[in-house]
This record gives sequence, structure tokens and C-alpha cells, in this order.
Amino acid sequence: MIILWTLIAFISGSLMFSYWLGLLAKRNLKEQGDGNPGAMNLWKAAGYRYGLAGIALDFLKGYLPILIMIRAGDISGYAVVLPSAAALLGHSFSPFLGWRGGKAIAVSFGVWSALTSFAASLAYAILLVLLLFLGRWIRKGKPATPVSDGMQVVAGMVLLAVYLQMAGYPAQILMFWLANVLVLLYTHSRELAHVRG
Ligand SMILES: O=P(O)(O)OC[C@H](O)CO
Repeated sequence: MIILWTLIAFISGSLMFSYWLGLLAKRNLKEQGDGNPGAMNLWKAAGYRYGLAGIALDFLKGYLPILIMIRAGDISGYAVVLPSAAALLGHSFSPFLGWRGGKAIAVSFGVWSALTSFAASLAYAILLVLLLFLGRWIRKGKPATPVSDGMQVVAGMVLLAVYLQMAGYPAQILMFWLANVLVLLYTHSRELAHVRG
């Protein structure tokens, strides 16, 4: 069952809804903005209606398979880690985009929402807002950059461990957290590479 659910979650994650919505709006996201096939780039390229649809669909493709898997009772304990990580990997290494993909932010929210009944997603969202204000304060009002955005996303996920520990989540959740940190580090490696230079 674990292999089946891992496959289902990977295929679900690999559905590039924001990219396809972009094509529907006659915009190739790979040639627009930062080139990311995600909802924010879609929003900027095609407007808020498309952007909101992209956010919802990219969220649901992580949320639904993991929720159904848990509800079905087929998978529990450490076995949840593999399908959960597979949903993220599907988005970032999509066979529909030549094994390339997006940053895996929206799909991460979806998976965390299914695993923790939205609690960790809310905590991550709060952390991102706090880091947004902290970043503005540090930059003294200067606009955000892809580098500062990337740092915010990764730092927020790293700090989520504090919440997960305090809330007493089991080891398998912390294991998925580690997988999520690694995926976000990889998908933001271009931005983070500029932090030192
Ligand atoms: O992580 P993605 O690929 O879903 O897209 C990133 C979002 O658009 C937020 O920047």
C-alpha cells in the first residue's frame, strides 16, 4: 500500500495546475517573471483570478491524496513520510515538465494541512508573515528580492520545527518536516546561492 500511495501522491503533486492555467491564459510561465510554474507567477502573469485558482489547485493536489490516504486508514506511523514527501517531489520534479518543476510552497501547505488538520499550515503562515515584517525592518523599507523571498520561505520552514516540537508532534511528522526543509532548500538553491555572494 505504501508504494501505491507514494505513487498516487507523486502523480497528484506532479499535476502542474498553475502552469496549465497559464497556458489557458496564453501565458507560458516558464518565460514569464521568475519562470516558476507556480501560482504567484501565474497571478502576476495572468491576474488574480487565475492566481487564486492556481493557489487552490496546487494546494489541493497535496492536501487531497494525503487526506484520503489517512482517512482510508491504509497508512499510518512512519509510512506517511514517503507519500507526503512524494507529493512535494512530484511538483518539483514533474514528468509533465520534463522532470523539472516549481518551488513546492503551495503543495507543502496542502500536505501539512492534511497531516495536521491545518495546524502546522497556520503556524507556517504566521511564521512567514512574521519573517516578512522582520525582513522589511532589516531592509529598512527596501523592496523584497527573490533572495529575501527564498530566505523567508526556507527560514519559516526551519522555524516550524519549534512549533512542531512544542505541539508534541510524533517523530514521523518531524521526519517529513526534514524532507520538506530539504526540498525547499533545493527548490530555492538559486536564490540562496546569492546569500553569500
Ligand atoms: O511553490 P510553487 O511552485 O507552488 O510556487 C510558488 C508560489 O507561487 C509562491 O511564490
